[in-house]
Amino acid sequence: MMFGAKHSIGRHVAWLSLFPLLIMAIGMETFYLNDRFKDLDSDLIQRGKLIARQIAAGSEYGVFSRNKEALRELAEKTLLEPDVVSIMILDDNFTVLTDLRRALANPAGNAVVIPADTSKPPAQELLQHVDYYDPVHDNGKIILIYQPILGSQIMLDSLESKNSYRQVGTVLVQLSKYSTERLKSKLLWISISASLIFIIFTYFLTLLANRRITTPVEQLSHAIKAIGSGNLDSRVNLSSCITELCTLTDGINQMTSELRTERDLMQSRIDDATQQLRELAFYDTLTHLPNRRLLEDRLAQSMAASKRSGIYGALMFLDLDNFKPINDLYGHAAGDLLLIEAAQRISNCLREMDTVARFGGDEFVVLLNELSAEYGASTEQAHFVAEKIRAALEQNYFLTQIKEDGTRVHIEHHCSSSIGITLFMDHDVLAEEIMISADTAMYQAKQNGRNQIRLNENNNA
Ligand SMILES: Nc1nc2c(ncn2[C@@H]2O[C@H](COP(=O)(O)OP(=O)(O)OP(=O)(O)O)[C@@H](O)[C@H]2O)c(=O)[nH]1
Repeated sequence: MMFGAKHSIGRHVAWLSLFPLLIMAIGMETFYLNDRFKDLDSDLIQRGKLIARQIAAGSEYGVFSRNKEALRELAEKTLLEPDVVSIMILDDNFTVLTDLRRALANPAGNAVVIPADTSKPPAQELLQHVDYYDPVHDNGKIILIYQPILGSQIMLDSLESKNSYRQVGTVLVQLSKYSTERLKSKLLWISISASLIFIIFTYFLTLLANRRITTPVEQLSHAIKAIGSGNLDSRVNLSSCITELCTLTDGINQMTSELRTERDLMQSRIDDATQQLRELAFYDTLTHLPNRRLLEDRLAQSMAASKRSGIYGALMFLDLDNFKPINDLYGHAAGDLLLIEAAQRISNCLREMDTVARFGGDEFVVLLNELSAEYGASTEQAHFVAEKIRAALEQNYFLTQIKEDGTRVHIEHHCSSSIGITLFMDHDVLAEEIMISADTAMYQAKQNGRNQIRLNENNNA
C-alpha cells in the first residue's frame, strides 16, 4: 500500500494498526520458536549424553572381559530408548565389540534391531568427528555422541590405596533428530496458525473500531460534497459521536445554515430585482398598468384565441379630455395623481380577463376578451363597458397633493374621456391595423365634441 496514494481513512487506519502488529507478531514468534528449538536440541543432546554415560558405566566390565554377549544385551536394551538409532561399543584399540542399529527410515517406530552393517559408516569414520574434547557431532539428521569407558585402577605401589581411571573403551551413540524436527515443524505450524488467528481477530477488531471513526468521517465527507455541489439544505447528523468530529459537525452545520441564510437573502434580492426589471419592461411606472409592449403581446394572444374560438374581442382607445389644464394649474404631480385615479376607475370597470394598458400621456387602451360569437351582441357588450368607463371617468376628481413642505393641497378637477372601439375576430387584419382602427374611432369621438364613444366598423363586417 502506498501511503502517498489516495485511500479511504478506514484503509489507512487499518494498515497503520496492522503493520506494527504484524511486525510484532513475526518478531515474537521468531524469538519464541528460536528459544524452543534450542531447548529441544539441547534436550536431545543431554538425553544422548546421559544414555552414553549409562552405557559406558554399564559396559566397563563387558569391555574389560570382552564379553560381547553382555555388551550386546546392554546395547539392545538401550536401543529401545526413543530416538536412539545406533550404539557402538569399542575396546581401547577402537575394535568394535558391539554395533547395533535401528532402521533410520523408522526411527520413531518400534525398535528393530539389525545387525552391524558394513555399508554403514564404520567406527573409524565416526570417530573422526568426535573425541574427548568435542564429544557431540550434529550433522543435521543425526547426533553422534562420544563417551569414553573408563576403568578404575588400584595403585598397589602406594600405602594408601588410590583410585585412578584409564580409558578401556569407547561408546558411540547415534540419535535421530527426526522426532525433534517433527516436533519443531509441529510447533512452527501451531505458532503460525495461532498468529494468523490472532492477526485476523485483531484485524476484525480494528475494523470494528475503525467503523466508529470512519463512518462519521464518511458522513461528513458526503455532507461536504453535497454542500459543495450547492445542496445547502443538507444537515449532518452523525450516527456516533467522537468529540472532535462532533465539533467539526457543529461547525459544518452552522456554516451551512449561514450560507443558506445568505443564499436566501441573495435569492430574494435577485427576485426583487427581477420583478423590478419585469415591472420596468412591461408595466407603466406611474399607474402600474401594463405598458404598450405588454399590451401588444396580450393583443396578439387575444387575436389568436379569438380566431380559434370564433368569439369576438374588442379594443378601445381612450384619451382624457381637458387633462392638460390640471398640469398647467397645479403642476405635473397633480396631473400624475389624476392619471393614477383614472387608471383605477378604468380597472374597476373591467373583468379579470380584460386588460387595461397605459399607452402614453393621457391615453389608455382597453382589451376585452371573449365577448360573443355574434357581431351585434359583441358590439353591445363593448359599448356597455365603454359607457361604464366613460361615466366613471367623467366624475369629478378630488385629489390631495402633499407638497414638499408637508402641506396638503386639495384639488378638484373635471375631465372626461373620448373612446374609440373596434372589434376583431377571424379576420386577416394585423394588430397594428386594429390599433389604428380604434385610434381613428377615438379621434372621431374627439372631433364630435369629446366625452363620447365611437365604434369603427371598417374592420368588422
Ligand atoms: N402629469 C402628467 N402629464 C403628462 C404625462 N404624460 C403626458 N402628460 C401631459 O398630458 C398632456 C396631454 O395633452 P393633451 O391630450 O393634448 O391634453 P388635453 O387637455 O387632454 O387635450 P385634449 O385631449 O384635446 O382634450 C400634455 O400636456 C402632456 O404634457 C404624465 O405622465 N404626467
